[in-house]
Amino acid sequence: MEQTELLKPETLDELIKCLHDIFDSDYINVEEVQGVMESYESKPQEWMKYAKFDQYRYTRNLVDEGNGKFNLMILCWGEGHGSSIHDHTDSHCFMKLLQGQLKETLFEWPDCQSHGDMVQRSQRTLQENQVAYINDSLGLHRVENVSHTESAVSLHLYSPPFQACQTFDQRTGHRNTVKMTFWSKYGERIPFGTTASQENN
Ligand SMILES: N[C@@H](CS(=O)O)C(=O)O
Ligand SMILES: [Fe+2]
Repeated sequence: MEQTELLKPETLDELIKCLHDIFDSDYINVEEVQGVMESYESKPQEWMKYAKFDQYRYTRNLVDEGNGKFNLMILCWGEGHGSSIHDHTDSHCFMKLLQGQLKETLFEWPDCQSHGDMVQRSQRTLQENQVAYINDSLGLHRVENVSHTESAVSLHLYSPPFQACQTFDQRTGHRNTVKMTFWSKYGERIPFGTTASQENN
């Protein structure tokens, strides 16, 4: 048994160290990653410096580049903020709630013949410390902070890292490729004008 399976990371730094160990190997055990991420109990003082909000939309804040194997980032969701329906560019996607709640809605991939509304498969509300997993073979999703009074913060791990994804129009299934950008890196705001696009998903 791998040593990492037995460890409960007590801090965000310990969690990052565990993740580096796990992703050193070329074979990724989804349950192991999910378990380690879930066993870390969110402590706001440890991730506060990454949690930078925007008034208008959710932000993506890079925490760690995982030796090129993964990107770990903190997403900040103001009241009512949500993502569009999107894919994950053939990567693993783990999403842990650090604060608040997020609603995740799963959709089926639209096929070439389909017209009209996209098919909704399921919906759930993710609670603090819970870890969700998705990849393209499981479908598409939209994530929303539906609260009018509470913000939400989530920790996302993508492996391998990716810089663009496809977004989908719920009414037609039509897709667009969008470039994904960071609002901050390592706790420092990205200066305006240095990113090619301010687009998110
Ligand atoms: N996958 C999205 C966040 S979420 O809605 O899962 C992103 O990386 O921006
Ligand atoms: Fe996503």
